[in-house]
Parts: sequence; C-alpha cells; structure tokens
Amino acid sequence: MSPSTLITNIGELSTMDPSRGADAVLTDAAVVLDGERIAWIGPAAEAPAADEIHDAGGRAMLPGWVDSHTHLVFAGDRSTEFEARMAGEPYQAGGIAVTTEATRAAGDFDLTRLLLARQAEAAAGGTTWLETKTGYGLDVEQEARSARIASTVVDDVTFLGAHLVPAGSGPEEYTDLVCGPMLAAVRPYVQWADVFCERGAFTEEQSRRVLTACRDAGLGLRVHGNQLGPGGGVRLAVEFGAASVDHVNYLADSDVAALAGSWRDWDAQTGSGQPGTVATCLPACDLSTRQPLAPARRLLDAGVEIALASNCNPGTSYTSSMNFCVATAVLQMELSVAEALRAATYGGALALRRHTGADEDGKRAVGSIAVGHRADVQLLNAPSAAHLAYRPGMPLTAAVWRAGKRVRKP
Ligand SMILES: N=CN[C@@H](CCC(=O)O)C(=O)O
Ligand SMILES: [Zn+2]
Repeated sequence: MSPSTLITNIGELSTMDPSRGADAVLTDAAVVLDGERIAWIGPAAEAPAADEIHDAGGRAMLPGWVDSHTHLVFAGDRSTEFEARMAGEPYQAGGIAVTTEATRAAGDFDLTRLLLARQAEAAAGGTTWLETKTGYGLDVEQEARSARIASTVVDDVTFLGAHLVPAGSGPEEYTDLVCGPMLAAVRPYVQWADVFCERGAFTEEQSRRVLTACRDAGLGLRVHGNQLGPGGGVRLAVEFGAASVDHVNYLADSDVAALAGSWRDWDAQTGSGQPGTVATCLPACDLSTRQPLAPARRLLDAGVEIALASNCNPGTSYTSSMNFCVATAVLQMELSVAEALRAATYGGALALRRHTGADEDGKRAVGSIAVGHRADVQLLNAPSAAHLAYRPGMPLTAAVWRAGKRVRKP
C-alpha cells in the first residue's frame, strides 16, 4: 500500500473540475492523495491526517498537463530542416520520410530508451497523461513495433500508419495496407487511430477509407486536419464523430459551425452530456512551422471545446513543454489564463475521452482535480497559475505527482 500524502498550504488550487462551477478555484486549500487516487479536497484548516505531509508554501496547484498529441517514437534529428525553414523554406509533409529512415534503423532498445527519456522529460515538465502516435514506421512490421514500444511507456497510443505514403508505394495500394494488414498488426497495442488528411499526405477519400476501417476495428478516431491549408479534415472528423481534430489552422466558417454543432448536446458549464469533436490547437508547432496560430478564440466563442497539446515531434514541434504552449495561448491566441489551463488539462482529457470516472465505474478521470480522479497534480513555483504566462520561459514546475507518485527530475 502506498502511503497517503497531504499537500497543504496551497495558495491557489485550480481544480479544473467543471462540476464545481464558480468554486473551481480554491484558496488556502489542501489535497490528499491516497494511492493513485485523489481522496480529499478542501480548506487547509479542515484537512484530515495523512501518512506524509507536503507543505506547498502558498504555491499554486493545478492538474498535471494532459498532452493529447505527440509523436515520440522516433530516432534522428531534423535541425537542419528546421534551420532551412527559419530561412524561409516552407514545411512539407515529406520531411516525415527522413525520420522514418532513422527510426527504422534504430534497434528496439534504443527506440525504447529514447521514448523513455522523452516521457521523463515531459513528466518533469508537469505532463502526467501522455498520448503518442506511431507514424514513423510506415510498413507493417515497423508500425507494429512502434505501437508495441509506445504501449509499454505512454498512456494512450494512436495508430498513424496514414502519416505519409512511403517512397516506392502507390497511395491507393498503401492505403489498402494501412486499412488491412497494418491495422491488424497494431490493433493489440492501440486505442486510437489518426490520419494526416492534407495535401502531400492523404486525400479526403483515402482518409475516409482509413477512418472507416479503424472505426470498424473498434478504435477511437482522431484526425490531423487543416494544418497547411483549407481542406476536408475537420468536416471528416465531425462526420465520423472523431474525439479530436488537431492543428485546425485554416478554418472556413463552415468548419467552425460543424465543430460547434458536434457539441450541441454538451453542457460545458457542468461537463455533462454528449461530447463532440475537440479542436486541438498546437501552438508550438504553429510557431515552428510559421503557420498562423490556430483560431482558438474563434473556436471557443463558437462553443467548441478546445485542447492545447505539444505535438512533440522532430519535424514540426520539438518540445514537450506544455508550459510553453499555455504561455503562447495566453500571450498570442487571446485566451485567458483560465481558458488556457482548462484546454491543457480538462480539454486534453476530453480529447482522449478520459474526462470522467471516479471510483464507481472503474475509470479514473484525468485533467481535473476531484475526489476519485487520478492523483495527477503539479505545484508551480509561483503563487498563481497566471505566472505561467506572466513569467514565460521560467522554470516554474516545482513538483509533480503522477498517479500519486512523486515524479523525479530526469
Ligand atoms: N502533420 C503531421 N505530422 C506531424 C509532423 C511530422 C513530421 O514532420 O515529422 C505534425 O503533427 O506536425
Ligand atoms: Zn501530429
């Protein structure tokens, strides 16, 4: 049995629990972690006894980040491509092939070691729930290997065989492979499937085939859409009831309306009802590819639930810093601090359908602090979470607990 921990003297506790309404932020608060669950929340003066006590010293506490979009199973480096981009070259999907070559050449041991180091880096930065994708294998054996390795390290694994058509394959023939033998080989290791629906990657028709096959195989769906230009990715994601469509840089009014429509049976104030398709914004990627920042404000104003994620990958966004994403969202994307925090915690959980569950149904919610939810919390070296944007780039992560266990610095 792991000991219980009382974290007390919390100056500001942002629970991100929609069911608390206006009381979602507490001051002079305490939290008890018991095993891997949150056992108690309330005023510090009323806190129960616990095996261990951690004095937060008036610091701010919030849920651990839920990073719902990364590509961490890779080897190699693309800093030369990055430098060329900074000198004016546009980003092109074809860079994925460079990482695929390096990833295929790495042994299982090295690939696992690299993934573990990236997971530890993310956790030290406050990320307590991590999704990652395949997509740098691009043949049956290599995609299955990436999925298997990912499943031993991260919390949610997504099959992204439809990331790029590899050299030497025809697009239709490769799409058949993704929908057939590749899907069958990765299926034991993954919960989700994704498709890069974009010029230079997969057409709308090919994407539709991939989503249909993966849905029929029982996988949850996500889409990379509208990243490099207008297109059908968002529409397709909504049509298929995908949990998330990610990037969303180039949106027509009809895309925003379709996303908003998917949330019509959802009550954002209480976090109840039928969730729709989350629009996942990836600000670090937008900056690194010199794309317009995703229109997060416009989406929120239209009634769409959004998430913020790092999209950590070697091509377009080589950072797992959710602090950076939150700061950028506040400084550059017209989100309030509370909206950015929600998108990086509860929003990520919604995008992975991990936002509910407290003991009674065998699932533990992540992304919000409530009794019965997973004990995923972080303390900041600051009296309020606003410091994440007020002091951007500063090392504000003071302590992190993941499933009740204190995370060590890598
Ligand atoms: N857009 C597609 N996939 C990744 C980039 C992959 C790469 O360039 O290696 C992304 O999410 O940005
Ligand atoms: Zn991606």
